[in-house]
Amino acid sequence: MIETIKLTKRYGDLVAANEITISLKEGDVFGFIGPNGSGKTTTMRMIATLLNPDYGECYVCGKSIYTNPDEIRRLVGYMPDFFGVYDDMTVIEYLEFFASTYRINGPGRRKVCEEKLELVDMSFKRDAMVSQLSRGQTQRIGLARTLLHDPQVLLLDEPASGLDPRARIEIRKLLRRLGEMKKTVIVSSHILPELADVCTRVGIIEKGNMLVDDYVADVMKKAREATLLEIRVVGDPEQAAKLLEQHDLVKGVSITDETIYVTLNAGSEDYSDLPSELIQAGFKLRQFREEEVNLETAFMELTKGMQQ
Ligand SMILES: Nc1ncnc2c1ncn2[C@@H]1O[C@H](COP(=O)(O)OP(=O)(O)OP(=O)(O)O)[C@@H](O)[C@H]1O
Repeated sequence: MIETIKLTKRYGDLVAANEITISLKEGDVFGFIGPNGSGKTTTMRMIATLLNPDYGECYVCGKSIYTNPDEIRRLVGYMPDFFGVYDDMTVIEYLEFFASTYRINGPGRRKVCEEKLELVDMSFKRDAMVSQLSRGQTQRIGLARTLLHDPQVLLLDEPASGLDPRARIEIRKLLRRLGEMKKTVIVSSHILPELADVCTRVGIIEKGNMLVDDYVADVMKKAREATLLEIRVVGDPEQAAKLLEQHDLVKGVSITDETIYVTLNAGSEDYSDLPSELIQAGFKLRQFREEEVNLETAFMELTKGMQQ
């Protein structure tokens, strides 16, 4: 669906995007993560055919940005990080206006607009003035506008920026829904955990360079050197620790505040024998869980020493 090959953009001496290669298929929701000025907008604008690269190629649904820009614009919905506000319009008028720019006309136009309003949960504001919407509601209307021509590919530039936690959750729900609808989505953010649970893939960009591009699960996996288990037993933790220490899967054991921390050898993902062996030895388990690696920890781990 989206295939960029060494996409590069320079501004004088500054390389805003350096040989960016991304390959996304139907239903992929790609979290494009990077700090301010790292090249996210530049890359998305090149994919949307709004900015010419200096080097590289990009295909959207098999069409090249060089030879088929008009077709790509029909296939892509691009939501910029800032869009103009049209103060003297109601929500439905605003959407109808943009629908007409996509040549969606006739009686079907109102229906399309109503459908998109419903998709972003904004039907209740259809007759409100655009100027009277909250920031979160404005973002949602912006997304409805981006979806009007039913694009297969969505490029969403920081849709959650400036939103309160509740509105961020709403945006996340919407992203998940778009993935379920088999759209291909690139969504940018400078906050990594914000996108962790909705993305299938994550790309980390810094100073124009892609540092990481992988499936979320694999990013997590790579980030952890070894699985860490937290175990609490009824009875003497020292005894349980001794037993665990002897197990083939176990690399190290320590005890803090009655909790036994067990580090497993690399690659020991199936540790289902451990709880049963403890139980067989007469211990009752109060807790047995794998420590969660969150995406923020993963990010710090993966980008350690990689910055330019
Ligand atoms: N038209 C331009 N002329 C010169 N430099 C530019 C231009 N547009 C972008 N840049 C520079 O290119 C770099 C990448 O910018 P870009 O907007 O792609 O970053 P970003 O990751 O989207 O940042 P943000 O999170 O702040 O939106 C920045 O250093 C920026 O200053």
